[in-house]
Amino acid sequence: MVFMNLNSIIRRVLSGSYWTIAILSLLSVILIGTAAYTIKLTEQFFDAFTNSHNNYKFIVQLIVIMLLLKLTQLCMEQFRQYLEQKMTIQMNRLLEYQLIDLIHLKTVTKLETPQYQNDFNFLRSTFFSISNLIITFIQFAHQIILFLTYSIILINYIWYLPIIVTLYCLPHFLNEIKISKLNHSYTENTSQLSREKLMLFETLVRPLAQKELLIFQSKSFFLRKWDNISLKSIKWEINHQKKIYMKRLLFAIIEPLGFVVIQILLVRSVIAAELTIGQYIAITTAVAMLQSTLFAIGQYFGRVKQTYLTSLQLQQFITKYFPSTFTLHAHDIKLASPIEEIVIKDLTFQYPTTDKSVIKNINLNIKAGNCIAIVGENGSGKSTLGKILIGLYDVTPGALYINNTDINDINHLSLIHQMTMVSQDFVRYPISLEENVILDSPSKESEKKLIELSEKYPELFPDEVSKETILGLEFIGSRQLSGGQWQKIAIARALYKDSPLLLLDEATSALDPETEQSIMNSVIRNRKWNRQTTLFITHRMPICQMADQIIVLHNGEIAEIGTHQELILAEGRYYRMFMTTHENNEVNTNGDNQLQGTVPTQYAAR
Ligand SMILES: Nc1ncnc2c1ncn2[C@@H]1O[C@H](COP(=O)(O)OP(=O)(O)OP(=O)(O)O)[C@@H](O)[C@H]1O
Repeated sequence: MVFMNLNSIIRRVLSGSYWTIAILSLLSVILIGTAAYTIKLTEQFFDAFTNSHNNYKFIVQLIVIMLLLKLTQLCMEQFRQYLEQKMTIQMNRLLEYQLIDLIHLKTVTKLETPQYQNDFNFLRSTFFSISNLIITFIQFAHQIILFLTYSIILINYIWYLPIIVTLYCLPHFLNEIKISKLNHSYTENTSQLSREKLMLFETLVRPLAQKELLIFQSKSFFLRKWDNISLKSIKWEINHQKKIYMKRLLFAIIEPLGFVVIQILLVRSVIAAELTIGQYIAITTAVAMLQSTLFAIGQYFGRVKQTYLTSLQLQQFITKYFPSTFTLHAHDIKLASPIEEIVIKDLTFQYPTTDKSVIKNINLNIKAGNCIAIVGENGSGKSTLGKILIGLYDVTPGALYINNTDINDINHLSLIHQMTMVSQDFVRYPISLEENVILDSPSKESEKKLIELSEKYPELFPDEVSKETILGLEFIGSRQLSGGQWQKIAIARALYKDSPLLLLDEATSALDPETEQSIMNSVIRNRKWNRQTTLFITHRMPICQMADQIIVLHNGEIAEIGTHQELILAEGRYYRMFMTTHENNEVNTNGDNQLQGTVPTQYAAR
């Protein structure tokens, strides 16, 4: 059980950086001391310079000290920047880790929505401000102590000077906080736009997309689209920058006015001989420093505010998408024994983004060891039903029972442990063949299991590729597999998990009919032998004959259910689907290659 909030993230990110923080704090204290001493030296230097009895030895001494002080300050400043950089790099790695850890799934219902992608993109772009926060805090503390130091120096000369400086810097300070809010909402509002722009950019430059761009000569089309989005995005950004610029400009005008008031006061005191030239220059320097310190405090405060907004957003994000990371489910029942029975009662399901149910009033009973085929036309709900059955989508309580327990009450990990799937969009990992199958670091045990698997299903593993070979096109030395070979690897991955329930969602669509028949045969036979349940979704009608039961879906509802024999005799949907393939086979055998059917009028060439 993970409990995530900003505090725990900061604590984890900070672990290991305590020494760096201590050194940074020490450097800050030394830098503040040298800054204060520089003011004092400035006064002495100019007073010695304007003194009628010029003491050149003293002046040279002061120049040397000031030079050494400046050099020390520069070195320490550089060292401080290096430490901050180092800390940021280390913290960003830990933040990346935390961000990945944050995605703590139970089901994927809410994740397969554009809103999630927008929200996640926004979170990701602001998440890394957390590493800045820690640096910001150190700098913030540094600036506050500097502010106090310069104020004390100025009070010693003229007590009310820090008050005047603070007063004319205050609007700028408050403005910076407003700007931080503006930055935050800008990132939120442009989340979708930035994703769209990135997606189009990727389409244009991704090596694997180039063949389609070439064949369809679609580069100029996508370029135009990217150009439009990019112009739109630039407009937003320029507008945003303009707003910030206007806000800063407005308050920047106040600053020179305030500075002039101080200069008038100081010059009057010099004329009245209340201040020496050295003191005048020292005060002017201290005022300028105090002013820049106040501006820096404003900016750092703005950043702290931005991180505070990030923390709120983080909390909302977790509550919205991963509520289980916060609360222990009330009925967290472990699914200890293998799946014996799945019962579906009046199941209806709707995606968060659709306005109609895509699965309607389904009732089913699946017993362990059975092999079920799900067929139906495109969009009839086959994949949705399959994913519901393996627990990937949220269902209402009372609709789906596994071993007599409502799926909502079952401990998520114990459930997933018993499920596997090969989906139409399985992932092609650019890692070794062996890792692609075992999805773990190889060990003696995994090697033994892999050998057993390859003996049981030799047709799944390409002969010419060693298990150490990196697959794909991404890296030098890697080896690309054919579509069918990749599909075999995905099937091997699912079989390696060897779980009680396996869903094959058009998992053999890229295999040649002979290999498909042979693989499906051995998978079903072996799993039946082990009393494991297999569901498969297919458009290839001949392999349906291997199933114990066939479910025909139409518009999200069960149109027919039965064995191959029963459904053929019923001469309904299944019969028609089966005969279409059958007849086509006959046509093909006869060498008759005529295009069948008519072109829909709306698409017909005029
Ligand atoms: N993640 C999703 N969000 C919203 N709607 C979806 C999502 N996935 C599928 N749908 C919609 O649900 C309906 C059923 O889709 P599903 O993928 O289950 O059909 P299918 O029978 O498997 O189709 P096919 O044979 O083409 O793979 C479709 O109308 C589809 O538009």
